[in-house]
Amino acid sequence: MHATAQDAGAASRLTVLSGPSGVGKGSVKALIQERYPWVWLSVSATTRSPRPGEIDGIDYHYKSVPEFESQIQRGEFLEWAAFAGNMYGTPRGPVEQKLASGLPALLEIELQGARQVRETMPGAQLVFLAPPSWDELVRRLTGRGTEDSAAIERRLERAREELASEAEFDHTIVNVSVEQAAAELVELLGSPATSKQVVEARL
Ligand SMILES: Nc1ncnc2c1ncn2[C@@H]1O[C@H](COP(=O)(O)OP(=O)(O)OP(=O)(O)O)[C@@H](O)[C@H]1O
Ligand SMILES: Nc1nc2c(ncn2[C@@H]2O[C@H](COP(=O)(O)O)[C@@H](O)[C@H]2O)c(=O)[nH]1
Repeated sequence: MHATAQDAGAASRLTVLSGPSGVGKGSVKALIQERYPWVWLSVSATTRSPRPGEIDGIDYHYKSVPEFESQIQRGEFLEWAAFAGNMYGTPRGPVEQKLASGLPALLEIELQGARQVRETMPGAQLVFLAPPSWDELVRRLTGRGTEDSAAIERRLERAREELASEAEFDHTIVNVSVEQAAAELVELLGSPATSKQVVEARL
């Protein structure tokens, strides 16, 4: 007998992954996408320009500032925030649909957004991804090579605030290796067995 979406109710909790810029949130998310396909990952909107290799609709929905502001006015974001000179927001509709369907949903967002989710969806679990050390965080952010030195400075300034907020989160995962951090996060997302059955039941 196939499991139904209702059977997976316990696995349908919203999970928020947050942590300082450069800690490895995107890397952990990418590995989860590859290895744990039953986990649904929200695609955010942003006014930031695409980095080389990033694809509209997959990495982000890339928006102009007026487009993003109209979406705010229409109440289309579950949460949104300004971060290091750009705006980022989680489209509300897809998250609500996914939670209703009983599959685990994951948002990768910064601190202001995580705080908004805590207010509006108290049942969500908040997970903080921490670096092994400050020096390693700086190495990862600079080593990525995607920002100029002014942007790196802005992100490191925000990183101090983000690191100081760790106690607000329900769980901390230290990103020593991407594999270990992804496996720990998937454990927190809910029962993969049940969720996989739900996916299979729909095929
Ligand atoms: N466990 C790890 N060990 C070594 N390097 C890592 C690890 N995790 C991620 N990295 C590297 O650190 C850099 C930053 O990672 P990533 O882009 O995933 O961070 P992020 O938290 O998503 O950053 P941002 O919030 O700025 O988007 C990348 O070059 C990535 O390859
Ligand atoms: N509040 C939100 N923050 C978001 C969202 N999508 C991504 N982010 C966070 O922004 C920073 C910078 O991202 P980058 O891709 O420019 O490096 C990072 O902390 C992301 O987690 C969102 O929808 N809302």
